[in-house]
Amino acid sequence: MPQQIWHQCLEVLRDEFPAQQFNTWLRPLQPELSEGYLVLFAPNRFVMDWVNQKYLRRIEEVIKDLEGGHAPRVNMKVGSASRPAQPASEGTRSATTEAHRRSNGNSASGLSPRKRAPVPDTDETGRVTEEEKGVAASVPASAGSRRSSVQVEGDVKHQSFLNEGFTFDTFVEGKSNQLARAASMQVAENPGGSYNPLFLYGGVGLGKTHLMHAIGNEIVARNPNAKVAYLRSERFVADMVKALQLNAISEFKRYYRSVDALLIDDIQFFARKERSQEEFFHTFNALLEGGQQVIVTCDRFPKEITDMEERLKSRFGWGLTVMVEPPELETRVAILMKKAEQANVRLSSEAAFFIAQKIRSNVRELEGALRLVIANAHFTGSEITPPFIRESLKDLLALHEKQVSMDNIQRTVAEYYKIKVSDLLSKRRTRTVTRPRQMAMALSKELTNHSLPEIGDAFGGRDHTTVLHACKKIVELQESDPGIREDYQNFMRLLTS
Ligand SMILES: Nc1ncnc2c1ncn2[C@@H]1O[C@H](COP(=O)(O)OP(=O)(O)OP(=O)(O)O)[C@@H](O)[C@H]1O
Repeated sequence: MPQQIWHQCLEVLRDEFPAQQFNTWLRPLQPELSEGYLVLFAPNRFVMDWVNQKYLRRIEEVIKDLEGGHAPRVNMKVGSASRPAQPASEGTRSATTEAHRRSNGNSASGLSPRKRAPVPDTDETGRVTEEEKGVAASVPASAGSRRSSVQVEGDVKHQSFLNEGFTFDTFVEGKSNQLARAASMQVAENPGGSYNPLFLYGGVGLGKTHLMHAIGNEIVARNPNAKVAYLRSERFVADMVKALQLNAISEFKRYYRSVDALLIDDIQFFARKERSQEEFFHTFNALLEGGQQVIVTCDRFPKEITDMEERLKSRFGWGLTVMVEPPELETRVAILMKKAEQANVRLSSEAAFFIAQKIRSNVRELEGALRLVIANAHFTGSEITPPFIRESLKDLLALHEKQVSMDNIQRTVAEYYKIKVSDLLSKRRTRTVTRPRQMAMALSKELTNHSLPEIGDAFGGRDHTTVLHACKKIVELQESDPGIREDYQNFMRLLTS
């Protein structure tokens, strides 16, 4: 069975590559056995070429190790496996897959010609859950924005907002977001044609929304007639519930299927909202079939979203899935310099470095800290120096010091050992990752009030016995290894002073 072989192979590869590489390039591949070959379907040509160049040899080796003399040769194609468990020929691929395939990588730059997809039949009276009704009641009729295009159809208002300040120019590139930025740029240059859908995921305040708006703004800059709809997923839910209540679901469908690009932020809020998921699924298919672009952000990898339909999660993997990671120190400094420049404030690199060292959680918090420092400097007419910053951020830093979070511990440990936070959470068992992971777990036990199972959960869903083992190991190592003892003391100082 291709799934079985591929699943085993993935388990091996997961330990060998950093989580971001694994999730971006290997996890979206779909296996199929065809004429003695294990065909791996990549969602687009870019992924196929990359996997061919970088991973195919290793994939073949692993398959050989697993299957011995019976190992099939591996071949790569663009598309998706026709039916997960059965080998199938080209001809059995679904119409949707064919359309998707045609829309991938084939269109010329610019917007694809509008091919309005037929509105699939959905259950117009489908049940709306209590949660969905709750969202409809709580989402205000209009959110703040700089530019809006409000369409009134029947009695339902559809709003799309783009923040004009969120552009590629104002987005600072660093190692942590390089791939996400490059993919976003390509989508903006060739909407509906390069990666569709584009799925951006990562922790809070790391720039996913910024990138999404940057794509929307760029599409509109290149084609002022382009219809770009940006909305948070709650707005989609609220609009849908309202449309159902007003008997205007056909207008709702027509509106969302008429856009050139649909940008949905924080898709994780669709969890448990079954009717919305269904509606979105159909909208999603119609847009992909029409060659229109879909961009989605989420706080986690698609397969890890709970309470979401499998078929929807699997659709997310059709295009390109890219992670945005927490920025490393240099990028945090560059972001601060850029934000200061935008605010017309002179910030020395020494001052930027000082703030970046203190605030490591996410870019939103970094921005907040800078705003506070700038406001204080304006108010008092002072120069922005490290002592002035320390004084301005006194309360914020005190709060940080009191609340050592696991997030903070993971970032600090990853930065110290020059690995990625995602490595700490991954299943990789190489020494370079295992020891830092044990250190981070032991520090979490020492410095937070979280229980062993909670700590295990926060480290990629590990068992509490693994955490206990890590704590014992670090105590032992502090006795026997002066290097580890020094590391531990450094962490205690970094995290608590
Ligand atoms: N690389 C970057 N360069 C410049 N600004 C950035 C960068 N990354 C994030 N920001 C800024 O940080 C703030 C938070 O970013 P954003 O809202 O895009 O985060 P997010 O990942 O969507 O978070 P959430 O999941 O909470 O919605 C924004 O003001 C954004 O401009």
